[in-house]
Parts: sequence; C-alpha cells; structure tokens
Amino acid sequence: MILFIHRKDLRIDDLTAFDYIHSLGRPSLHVLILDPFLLRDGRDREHSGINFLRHVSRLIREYRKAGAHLEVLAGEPHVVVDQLLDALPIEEIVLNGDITPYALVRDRKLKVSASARGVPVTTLIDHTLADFGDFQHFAERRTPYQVFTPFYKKWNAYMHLFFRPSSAVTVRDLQTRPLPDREAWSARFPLPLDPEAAGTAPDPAQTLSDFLEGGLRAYEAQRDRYAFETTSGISRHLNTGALSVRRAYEAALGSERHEAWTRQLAWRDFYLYQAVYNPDFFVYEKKFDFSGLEDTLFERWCRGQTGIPVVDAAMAELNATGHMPNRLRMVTAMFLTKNLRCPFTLGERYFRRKLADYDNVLNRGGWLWSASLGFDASPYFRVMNPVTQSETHDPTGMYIRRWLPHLAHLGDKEIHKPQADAIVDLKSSRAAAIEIYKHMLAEAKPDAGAGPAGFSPDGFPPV
Ligand SMILES: Cc1cc2nc3c(=O)[nH]c(=O)nc-3n(C[C@H](O)[C@H](O)[C@H](O)COP(=O)(O)OP(=O)(O)OC[C@H]3O[C@@H](n4cnc5c(N)ncnc54)[C@H](O)[C@@H]3O)c2cc1C
Repeated sequence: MILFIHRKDLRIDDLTAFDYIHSLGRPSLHVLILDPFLLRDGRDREHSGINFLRHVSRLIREYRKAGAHLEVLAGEPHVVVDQLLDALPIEEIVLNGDITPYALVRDRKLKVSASARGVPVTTLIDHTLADFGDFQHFAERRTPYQVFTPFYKKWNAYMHLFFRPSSAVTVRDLQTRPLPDREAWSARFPLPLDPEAAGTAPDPAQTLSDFLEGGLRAYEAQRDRYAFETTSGISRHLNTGALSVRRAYEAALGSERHEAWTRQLAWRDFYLYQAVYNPDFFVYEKKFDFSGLEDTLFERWCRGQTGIPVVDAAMAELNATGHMPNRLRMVTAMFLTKNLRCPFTLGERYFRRKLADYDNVLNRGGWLWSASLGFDASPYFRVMNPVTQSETHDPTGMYIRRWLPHLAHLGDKEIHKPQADAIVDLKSSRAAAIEIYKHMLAEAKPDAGAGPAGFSPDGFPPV
C-alpha cells in the first residue's frame, strides 16, 4: 500500500502524486495531518488559518462526494508517520514536494523515519508551472536568473515547449483505502478542532472561470483599480493547492489577451525559483545590519492608525477580511519599511497571520521586493508615495470611503491627503529612508546566506 500525505495540494484532481499512484496501480492510504506548528499561536483563528481550514473542509467533502477515503489526523507529521509505518503494510510514501525551510526539515524527518524502515519516499513537483531543474537545463544556466525579464522570456519559451497539461486522473481513479481501526487512530492523534466547523471555501474552479469569463480581458488595464474587483482572487486557492496552477494557466491560454495575467503566474514561479536558487532568500535578515531601523510605529501601522488614508484603509481591509489588493500590499509594505523604517520581517510576520492567501515564499518575495532586497527588487531609492498612488489608482477615493467611513465626507482631492495627526511626514521620512537603505545595502555581509536546508543548485532540494 502507498501512503500519500496531503499538504499544499488540497484538491482531488490534477495532482502529480495522483498520476504517479495511478501509474503504479496499487491501493493507497490518503492522510492529511493537521500540524500543530502550522496552527500555532491561534493561527486557526486568523484569516490565513481559517482559509486553510476551509479548504481542508472542502477537501473532506470532495473525498466524500467521490466515494474515496481521506483520513484527517493531528500531530507532528513524522510522529504520525512513524506509527503508521509501524502498524500498516506501507511500501512507499508519496508526497508533492515543498521548498520552505520548515517543510524541508519536516520532510527530512519523514525521510529518516521511512529509510529506517526501508520504505522509499517519492517526492514529486506539483506546485510550480516550470520544473526548475529541467528549466535550468533548458536555459543552459549554470547560475540562476536574477532578473525577472530574462527569466520570463526563457520561461515562456520553456512553457511553450514543455508545459505539462493538467491530468484527467482524479481521486476516483485511485484505490483509496480507509484506515483500519480508525477510532483508535483518532484517539491517538485527536484533532484539536473540527475543520468542518470553519465553513467551506468557495469553489476554486468557479472563482477561476468567473474571472476568465469576466475580468481577464480588462486585466492589463484595470488590475490596479483596486476599488473594484479587477483581479482573479485565485491566490487563496492556489496557495492551499485547492486549485492547480497548471489548470489556471491552461485555462487562461485559451482566452484572448491572457499575457498580462499569465505573466503574474510567471512572477509566482520566479519567487518560487528564488526560494530554491537564491541561497539568501530565507536569510536576508542575517545579511543586513537593521540597527538603523526601529519598530516604534509598527503597532500604529498594524491597527491602520497612521493618518495616511490609503494605508489605513488597506490595513482596515486586511484586518477585517484577510484581503489586500496587490498594489496596496506594495504601498503599505514600502510605507512600513521605508517611511516608518521598520524591519521588513515585522510586516512579513503580520501578513503571515492576516492574509487569507498567505504563502511563505510569495509573502517573503513581496516583502523583499518592497524593502529593496532579493533578486530584481525595487531600487532602494524607490519609495512609493501613498498619496500619489491613491490619487492615480483610485481618483475618487472610493476605496478609502469604503474602509474609512469617517473620511467619506471629504472631497475627491482632499480624501487622499495625510490627516493632521499623521504619524510621519512623507517627504522627510522618504529622504531619511533613502540614506539608511543606501548604507545598509552597501554594507551587506556577503557570506551570511546559508540557504535553505538541502539547497541544491540542480533543482528542487532533496526532500
Ligand atoms: C508585500 C507583499 C506580500 C505578498 N504576499 C503574498 C502572499 O502571501 N501570497 C500570495 O499569493 N501573494 C502575495 N503577494 C503577491 C500578490 O499581491 C498576490 O498574489 C495577489 O494580490 C493575489 O491576488 P489575485 O489572486 O487576485 O491575483 P491576480 O492578479 O489575479 O494574479 C494571479 C496570480 O498570479 C500570482 N501573482 C500575482 N501578483 C503577484 C506578485 N506580485 N508576485 C507573485 N505572484 C503574483 C498569484 O499567484 C496570483 O494569484 C504579496 C505581494 C506583496 C507586495
């Protein structure tokens, strides 16, 4: 029997792992392990945790509807797996790979357990569009791309030739088996909460098709008009794996004027690529001296009490709903790291809890870009002016009126301007930030980048 463990692939069709298990023609036990580390510190009550649990709930229902078996247990993954391996005739473990530092350590422990029992672990690539190992060979690169535009050019050529279309295999085609003596297992690894109580996530396929039929054509022109719903809203489905990125890409290719949108999917791949190939990606905070930075105004930013209307409106939306449009993520992140001179790690940590679509790599990528760190980041002297951004992308201040009703009475010109009690002067704080970042970047420690555990320049780290 095969043991398959769901992680960031909470769906029942188009999984690389399912194709593999199907090709073996053997029965499989499918398990989802609620990991206390990922639900630590009340994460289950934050938007990111709630989104995850709603997708777990949807997965449970989809298995049920398909007449297939899914077992949900809770505990440290390697402890649960140890016991499953000891009790059941498991011949192979199959996983879709993950690349974050925590995931690498977690999966290394699984591998140690499995290899101590002579059980092979097969790790497959599922969550990126390009297979980065193949891509590097195709591009004939010995060193990684550091700039998006040439990466994207080559990525497009690669995708044109080697894109693997989504699969027709679903969980219905597999011989899933229930866990024998389930009650005893549930007692041994009891769930700390009922995932189905969180409600069910909306149908990812519906979210995607609504966008492709509606917003895609106007995406290029409208994507930054954040007062309206002009983007796809698929990120919360993509990041739990409830929606296959291959399916999203493939569906868009069939539509006219998809390029601006599929380019964003390439940005997603570019950050995931950096997480594998940029040894500093997860350790930038060790490379720089942040002593010129401070955290005194951080709480005001979190609460949306900065006196800069568009920043406060964006934080109000984030805190209430778990959503913030991409343009405003850049504006609020730059405001925090540059105008308020807070280390990017504080904002990154806050978004981790609050964003419904939180993804470790994409979130870090966005924060690094905003803080002028990482491959192809925004230059240190670029500090978006929140007032100008607001005037440009939301001229009538509709978004501010929605999220800050106490400002709704202000006129279209006045509404964007800093309030009398604004916590910072935009002009002088910008000038100070440019000086500080200039020095900080010039004095980076060259050898601090240890890289994620298991970093391999040939492709995905061995997990
Ligand atoms: C500071 C900061 C933090 C961020 N944190 C996250 C995060 O935790 N999770 C997350 O999914 N995205 C994050 N992003 C990227 C981006 O804001 C979201 O992907 C986007 O807003 C999701 O909305 P959508 O699905 O409607 O996107 P669409 O505009 O419809 O784009 C489709 C998909 O393309 C990808 N994409 C779009 N924009 C970007 C981008 N700038 N970088 C990388 N991929 C992109 C996403 O997978 C997205 O779902 C962050 C950006 C910044 C600046």
